[in-house]
Amino acid sequence: MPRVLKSFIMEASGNRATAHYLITRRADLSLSSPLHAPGLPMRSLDESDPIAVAMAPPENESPEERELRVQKERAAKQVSDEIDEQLSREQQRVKRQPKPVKILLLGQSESGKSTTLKNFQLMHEPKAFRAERPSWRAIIQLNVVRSFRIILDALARASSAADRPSSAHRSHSSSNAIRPDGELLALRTRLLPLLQIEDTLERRLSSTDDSRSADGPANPRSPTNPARRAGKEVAINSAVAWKKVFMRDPAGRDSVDTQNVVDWDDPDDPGAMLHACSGDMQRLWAHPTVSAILAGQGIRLQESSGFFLDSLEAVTAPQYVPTDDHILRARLKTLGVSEHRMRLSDPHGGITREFHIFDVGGQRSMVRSRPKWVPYFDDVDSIIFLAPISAFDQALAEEPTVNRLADSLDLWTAVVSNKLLAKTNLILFLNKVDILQSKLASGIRMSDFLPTYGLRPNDFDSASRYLRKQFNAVLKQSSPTPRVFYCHLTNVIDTKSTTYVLANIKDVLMRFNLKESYLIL
Ligand SMILES: Nc1nc2c(ncn2[C@@H]2O[C@H](COP(=O)(O)OP(=O)(O)OP(=O)(O)O)[C@@H](O)[C@H]2O)c(=O)[nH]1
Ligand SMILES: [Mg+2]
Repeated sequence: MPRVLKSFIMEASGNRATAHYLITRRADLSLSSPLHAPGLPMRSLDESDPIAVAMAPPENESPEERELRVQKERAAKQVSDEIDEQLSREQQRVKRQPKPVKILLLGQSESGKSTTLKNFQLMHEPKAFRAERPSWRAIIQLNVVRSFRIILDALARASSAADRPSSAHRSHSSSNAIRPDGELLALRTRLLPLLQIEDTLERRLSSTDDSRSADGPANPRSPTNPARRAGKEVAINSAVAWKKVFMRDPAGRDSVDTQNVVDWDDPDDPGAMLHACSGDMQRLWAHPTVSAILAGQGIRLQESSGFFLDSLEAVTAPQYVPTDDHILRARLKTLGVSEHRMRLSDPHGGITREFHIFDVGGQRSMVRSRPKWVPYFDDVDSIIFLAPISAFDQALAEEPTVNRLADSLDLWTAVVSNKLLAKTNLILFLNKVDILQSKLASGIRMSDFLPTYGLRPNDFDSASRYLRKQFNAVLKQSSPTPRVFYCHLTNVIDTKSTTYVLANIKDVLMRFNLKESYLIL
C-alpha cells in the first residue's frame, strides 16, 4: 500500500520520471538495459504485461537520450527512497505512540476523589470547568439548604426534648435540654419553606435518568418530608447529563462570560427565595443557642461536606455565581464509575498525553465488592488512594459501628495486597489535613479513638507522622511486590497546594509512561 500511495502522490505532484520509476518497480519489471545500472544482467521484456510495454524505453533511443533518462530515473529513485524512509519513520512513530495514562481515584465515600478530579479539570481545562458554574451553583444551593435542614431538625428535637416531663428531661444531657426561645422558633417557622428548594432541586436532578437518592431511586413526586429524608444524600451517576439541566447553553462550554452562564429568568431557580431568606438564615446560623444545641447533639457542621454557612452572604446574593473555591467545596456524592479524558502537556518535553481518570463512587457496596471492579482496572498506571485522616473520630454513614479511619486502612490493605494490582503505582493522599488540624486544636484527642496512638502529643505533626507510618507499614507488609511509598498530606480544596502535588504526579506519570513506551531511555 505505501508504494501505491507513493506512486499516487508523485503522479499528483507531476513527477513523471519518479512515477515511471515507481511503476516499473511495482510491476517488477526487469528491463532490457536502460533502467538498470550498466553491468547488471539483462532480462527480456515481458510482452504480455501492458504496463511493462507502456513503460519500456523508446525504441531507437540515442545514447544521449538514454543518458538523460537514466539521470532522471536516478533522481526519481532518490525521491522515492526518501519517501520510503519518511513512511517508515511515520509507521514507527505511530507504533511508539504512548498509551494513555490511566489513573484511578479510590477511597471511601467523602474522601475527596471527585474534588481531586475537579482540581485536574481546573488545572487543565479551566474554560470547560468554569462553564459548568451554573450546575455547581444549584449543588451549592442544595448543600446550603441541606445544612439548614440539619439545623431545623436539631431545633425541633431540642424543642421537644425540653417539653418532655422532667424525669425524661433529666435523662438527656443538659445541652440537649436547651429550649429554643421564641425568636428562634419564629426564625425556624419562617425558614421552613427552604425545604421546598431541596425538593425542587432534587426533582430537577432526578430528571436525568441516572441521579438517585444515595439510598435508592429518587421519587420526584414525593411530598416534602424532612424526617423521611434525614441522613440521605443526593447522589449522581453521570458527570454530564445532570450538568446539562442547569446549563443555559450546554453546547457553549467555552463561555467565560460569568453573568451569562446562568439563566436568571428560570422560574425554577431558587436564587430569589434564598436571597429573600438570607437575613433570617444568617441570624439563625449566628445565634449562640443554635451552636449550643448543635454541639449538644454532637453535630459539627463546619467539618461536614458541602459547608457554606460561613459564606451565606455570598451564596445567597442576587445573581450569585460560584467561584472556583466554592465549586471545590460543593458536595455531590458519586454513584458508580465515571471516566474523564483530558490531554495534559509536559512543560519540559512539550509532549501532550491523553490522561484517562476514573472516579469511583466510594460507597461501601462499590469498593467492597472488589472482585467485581478490580479486573476492569488492572491496567491502570496509578491509583490515587484518598484516606481522609480527619475522620479518625467518625463512623461510616453506611455502617455506624465502623470507624472511618479503620475503614480507610482496611481498604488500603485490600488494594495494596491485591495481586492483580501488583504493578500499579500507588499514590496515597492523607487528605483533609485542614480538618484534622482544627479538630486536634479544638481538643479532640486522637488516642480516644485510636488507642494505639498512646501518649503521643495530640498535635498535627505527631498525628500525621503516626498515620503515615501506619499506612506505610501496611504497604511494606501486604504488597505482593516491593513498592515505593508515595504519600502526600493533602487538603484538596486548597487549589494552590493541590496543583503543586498533582503537577508533580502528572510529570512523574508522564515520564514513567514515556519510558514504558521507549520514548525516554
Ligand atoms: N475541608 C476539606 N474538605 C474537603 C477536602 N477534600 C474534600 N473535601 C470536601 O469533602 C466533600 C466530599 O468530597 P468528594 O470529593 O465529593 O468525595 P468523594 O470521595 O468523591 O465521595 P463519593 O463520591 O461519595 O465517593 C466535598 O464537599 C469536598 O469539598 C479537604 O481536604 N478538606
Ligand atoms: Mg465522588
